[in-house]
Amino acid sequence: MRSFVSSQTGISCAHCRAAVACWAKPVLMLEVLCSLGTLMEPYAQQIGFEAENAGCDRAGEPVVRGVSFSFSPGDALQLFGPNGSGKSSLLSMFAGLIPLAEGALRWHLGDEQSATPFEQSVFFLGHDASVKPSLTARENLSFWAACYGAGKERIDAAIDSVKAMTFADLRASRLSAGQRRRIDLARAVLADRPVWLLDEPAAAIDSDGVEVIRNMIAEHRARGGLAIIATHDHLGSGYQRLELGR
Ligand SMILES: Nc1ncnc2c1ncn2[C@@H]1O[C@H](COP(=O)(O)OP(=O)(O)OP(=O)(O)O)[C@@H](O)[C@H]1O
Repeated sequence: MRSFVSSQTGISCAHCRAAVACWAKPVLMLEVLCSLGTLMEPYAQQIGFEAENAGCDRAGEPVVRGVSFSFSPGDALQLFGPNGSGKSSLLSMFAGLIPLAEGALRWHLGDEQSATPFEQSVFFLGHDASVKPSLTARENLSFWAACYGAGKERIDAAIDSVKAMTFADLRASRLSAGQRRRIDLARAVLADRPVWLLDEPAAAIDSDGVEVIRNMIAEHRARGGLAIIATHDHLGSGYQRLELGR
């Protein structure tokens, strides 16, 4: 139930971490923009998210306690911990799917006049694939595009971003677990939301797919997005870390 936050440079206090983020973020953003060779549209919202001694329970039992951090646009956190340590529970709590048991969570979703509702600001990728087997990958994304209010012209870009063109017109029932996961990930591009909560995005994904995920997240951060990711894969530098124990 113990947890602590540290940056990859080993700095562990919330104030020091903020100082690291101050110099690390512009460098990261510049690298990403240069590597893409293009300027991306930043998110309209300036996102902030703070946790203060936050904790959650499952079935009345405490699972996670004492989580504290303060995130600003472009920040990303990787959640680590053994099976059952509470990574999915914590993500679900951040997404508002299970209640906060103690402490506080504070979201800043834009200026008072222009703040976007929470449910339209957050993209949550759960453990299980969210593709309907009887539809093709493209039809699945067409469904999600309608849910997110995304134009149909964005579907091809989303498919392309996860390198799924070769199987986009196959029924999902014929896809491998990793191919289905790529279609799940394409939803993040369609949703175009500034907060990503990703539970094991690289599950069943090959090394090429992990590289795709790294790039997607780097691009998201460069646009000012915020990401919290439960994964055992190395996603690159510039991530803060939260270690959960049993
Ligand atoms: N729906 C549920 N009802 C009751 N208890 C649950 C439920 N889901 C998870 N738990 C319990 O909460 C604890 C944390 O589970 P959680 O799934 O958050 O861990 P995790 O770190 O994501 O695990 P994994 O690495 O296996 O995905 C476990 O002890 C588990 O038994």
